Amino acid sequence: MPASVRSATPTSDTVVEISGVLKRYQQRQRSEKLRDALTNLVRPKISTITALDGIDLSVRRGEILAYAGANGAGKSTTIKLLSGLLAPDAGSVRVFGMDPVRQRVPYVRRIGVVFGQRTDLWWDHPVGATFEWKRVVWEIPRERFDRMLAYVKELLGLDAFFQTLARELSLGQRMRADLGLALMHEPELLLLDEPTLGLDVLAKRRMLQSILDLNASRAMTVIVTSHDMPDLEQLASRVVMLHRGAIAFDGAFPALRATLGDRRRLVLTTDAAVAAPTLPGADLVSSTDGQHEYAFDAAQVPIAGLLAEASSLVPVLDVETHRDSIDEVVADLYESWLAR
Ligand SMILES: Nc1ncnc2c1ncn2[C@@H]1O[C@H](COP(=O)(O)OP(=O)(O)OP(=O)(O)O)[C@@H](O)[C@H]1O
Repeated sequence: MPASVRSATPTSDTVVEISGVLKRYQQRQRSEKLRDALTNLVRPKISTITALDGIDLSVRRGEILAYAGANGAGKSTTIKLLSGLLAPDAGSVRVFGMDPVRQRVPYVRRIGVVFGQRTDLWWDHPVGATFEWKRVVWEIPRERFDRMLAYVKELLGLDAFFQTLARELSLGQRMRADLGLALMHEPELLLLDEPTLGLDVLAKRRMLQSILDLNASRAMTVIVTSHDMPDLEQLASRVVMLHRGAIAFDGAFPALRATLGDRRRLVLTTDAAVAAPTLPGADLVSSTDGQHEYAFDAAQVPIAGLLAEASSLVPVLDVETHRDSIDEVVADLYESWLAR
């Protein structure tokens, strides 16, 4: 188990309290062979998938929590439990002290949910029509609605496409409109499942900035899932990593980076004809046309020693070092967990 920092201890400031949560799904296995078609129908093979295997997690008011993990790790299942769309098979989920399934009606008034892969907008209607629908169905008082509409239009730049049909929006515009819609009833907790999926760099920056603004100006608690680790690192100081339905890491990003050591890259430039020197404690990653890249752990191998060694072996023309990107760190972590 990699080094981990435990989650916040429950206090009156705790918004989300998940304890011992187990969630299983039944999956129907179908043979693709034609001769098995009848057996598939009459006696389908069912296998049980454990999506969440005893999760304990608490989140404090005003915190932004990054929730990450490889495909199938259980992120969306957690968001669905927190949204009240699913009930756990064992353990308990409490948000604001409420049971999201049993107290669903009052509960959903206090949360906002955005699934990056789904939209709540009416597909064949202008964006504004879904906002108006929400005002009526959610019985949002007119004064509050107008105030929030002005706020979300400004925050997310919705004016430019508020009268456009939802189906004619770009992905980035659609995401902004969906987030705006989720904010109209002034939720205290925002659950975002892959909110930057498929967004270009500018749309992504705008989305991230809006989430940060919401958190800073309204002390909104945010739980956000993504595969985009640089996005998560920009948003959150705390990250929870799931692996096969269990929490494999819960702590700060610098601690996550440090779990596999202080991983760095060293790029030596030499004359093109010079072969890559062997440097003890550093692994040669690539070597082309006099550019030799090594991976090393700066916590184990002092960089000054590596440079001195390299210079004593070959004439070095230039040197560059950088930290592994958060994506590289996380890919290596996933590999180390899979190898356990
Ligand atoms: N409705 C469902 N029926 C059956 N199995 C499901 C269902 N939803 C999820 N699962 C299974 O539960 C496990 C966790 O899925 P989940 O969607 O929570 O993962 P995730 O971390 O969000 O993955 P991804 O990053 O790919 O979206 C997976 O093995 C998945 O196949």
